[in-house]
Formats: sequence, structure tokens, C-alpha cells
Amino acid sequence: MATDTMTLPRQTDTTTQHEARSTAYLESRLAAKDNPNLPSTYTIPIIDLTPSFTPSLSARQSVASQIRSACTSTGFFYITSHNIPSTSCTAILSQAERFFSTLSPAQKEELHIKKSELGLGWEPSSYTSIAGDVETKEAFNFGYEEGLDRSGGDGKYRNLDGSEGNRNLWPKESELAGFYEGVKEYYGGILDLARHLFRLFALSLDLPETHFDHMTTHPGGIARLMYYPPTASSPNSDLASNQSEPIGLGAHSDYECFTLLLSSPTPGLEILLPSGHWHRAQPPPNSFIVNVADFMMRWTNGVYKSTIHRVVNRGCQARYSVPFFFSVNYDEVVETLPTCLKEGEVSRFKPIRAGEYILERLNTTTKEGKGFAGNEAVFEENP
Ligand SMILES: O=C(O)CCC(=O)C(=O)O
Ligand SMILES: [Fe+2]
Repeated sequence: MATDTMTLPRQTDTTTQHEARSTAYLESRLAAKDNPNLPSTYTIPIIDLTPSFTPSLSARQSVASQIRSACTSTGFFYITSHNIPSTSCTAILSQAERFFSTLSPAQKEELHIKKSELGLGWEPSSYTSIAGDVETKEAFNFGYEEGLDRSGGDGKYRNLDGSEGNRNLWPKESELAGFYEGVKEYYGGILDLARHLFRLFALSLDLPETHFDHMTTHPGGIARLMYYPPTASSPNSDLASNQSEPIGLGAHSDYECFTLLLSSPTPGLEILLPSGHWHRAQPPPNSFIVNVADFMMRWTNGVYKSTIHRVVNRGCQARYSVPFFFSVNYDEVVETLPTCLKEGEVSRFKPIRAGEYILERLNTTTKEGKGFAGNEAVFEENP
């Protein structure tokens, strides 16, 4: 396990009330603090999904109970035997590499995220910042469209802002031949897997297995291709002892229901422990990392934990990753799940439309890096 000391969002000389509150917010979100379920040594559980694809309800329930235990403690788990072919994973990581290394600056500029009100398109490293850090990451973001959904969707997709129509920005076929088809192949598979996992989440929350099905017919599903440049000059150079860390992606929690993360072998993802140290994720071969995100935490009245994480590539190889942020249909209004409230307990959160919540969170990352400061409104609890 690689650890170092915790870095909170950078404070300016004149600490504003907002910034002080943003630090307090991050501190308050330290992974599963004061949680009696927290294991004494931190390990990310590995959940084998094989039984979840069988006709046996009790086998599916056994997987669901492992999911519950991970979601109420670490907020992170690895999944294996997930039915996504390893060739598909290798192929999307190569598409990511092609995107960042083949397109010219002018071609990337055509896809610039500033042209999108929904955070879609190409994101140069400095354009967004979560916690005020100068981040090394570069990204390409795209969302759900019916053409990417193997079920064909239900024709009712709404964007984050409630608008209709496909707002993705794609590179031209003549500039990156086969890119769209490659993305479609991966997206279709990961979307099916996310819907399968949502059924297991339903069981894990003592709900009927199909409880969320009607809410994921035209779901939110933002995927990102991410590139973290190498920062060490040779395998033996030790960046861990450097004063300034090469923050790839600043400390944050994800916004949607849960995230399915694929990455190239270069390590980088670090998870904030209650002790304030960072735990470096080491996913087993052919696995995905799954983590609970803030909307799910809110929806479960805090029963499921959304855990702070960041990315630091200390190596001499580039890191590529493909997070997939899964949400219910953006036009769905959700309120606390009844099974997450004890008798007589009142929900801490007001009902909210999924897209409204997520868009508000996304917008905060582009306002001079005041991500956490701007997030208080959407975490507002019931008065
Ligand atoms: O690239 C990674 O490994 C993680 C990315 C991530 O946490 C995010 O995009 O929210
Ligand atoms: Fe994340």
C-alpha cells in the first residue's frame, strides 16, 4: 500500500468563508468516518460477479450482500467475472491513446468543452479543476445517446439540463477512423453491466430486484477517456519524496449513482482513508473498480458511502482510464429510499431531479477550481 499525507484543497492567502467551508466539507467526507463497519485494515473487497448471472435468486442475493457490505464501509470494490471481454477493455484503452496522441491541437480545439454547456467534449488539462489543484489530466467526455445503447433506449432521453437531443461532440471519422464504432462497442457493454449492477444494488437495499429498471430506460451515463502524462523520467526515480505532487485529478467524490472504472496498468487512483492517508488502488487483472457516488449517498440518506479519491501518476508511463458515471434517467425525481429510513426517521435530503443535481455539481469544476466550495447547495439538507 502506498501512502502519503493528506492534501486538502489549496487555500489562498485570504481564506474566504467559502474556502474554509469547502475544506470542512472535504474533511467531513473522510471515508466512512466513525463507521463501526469500517475494517481495521483497509482493503478494497473483490466481488466475483459469476453467481449474479445465474438463475438462482439466492446466488444473486449473496453477491448483493457483498455489495452492501462494501457500500456501507469502503464505498469502493473491485468486480471480476463481469462478462465484458478483455479485448473490449484493451480496445477502448487504445482508442483513448489514439484520441490523445493522434488528433492535432486544432482538431481537439474543434471539440473543446467550452463549446458545451453540459461538460461534453475535449477537456485540456487546465480547463477544469476540482479542488484548486493544477491538474495534469486531459479528458474527452461523452454522454448517453440511443445509438450507443444496445437496448435502443425508449426514445425519452433528456440531457442533464432537461433538453432533448444528442449533444455529444465527436471527432470526424476522417480524422480518427473507427473511433466512434470503438467507443460504441465499449459503451454498449458497460451500460448493460451498469444496469445489471443496479439490479444487484436494488437487492442490496432490500428492494425488489427490478426496482430501478424503469428509472434506467434512458439513463445518464457520462464516460470519459482520460490521459495522465508520465511524471517520472525513469522507473527508478522516486516522485513520492518530491515536494510537489503531480496531481492528475484532484481530491473529489463522484456525482452520480456509481462509477465503473477501467484503467491501463499504470497505477494512479488513490482513496482517502479515515486516517487521512491515501490508499493506492491495485485492481486485480481483468477487473473494474466500482465506487458509490454522491447521488446514491444522498438517495440512501447516507447509508451508502461516497468516498473521496484522486489520481496521481508518479510513474514514467502514461496512464489511461475510462470512468463511466452511471445515473438514473436525468428526468427522474428521487427522494430517499424507504428502506434507508428507520422507523420515524426523517430524510436528511429534499427530493431532487437527477440531472439538476449532477449539472450543478459539474458546473462547479470550471469556476476557478472552486469545486467543493460551490457544492454546498446541492448537499443542502432538509431544514
Ligand atoms: O482516472 C482514474 O483513475 C479515476 C478518474 C476519476 O476518479 C474521475 O474521473 O472521477
Ligand atoms: Fe472520480
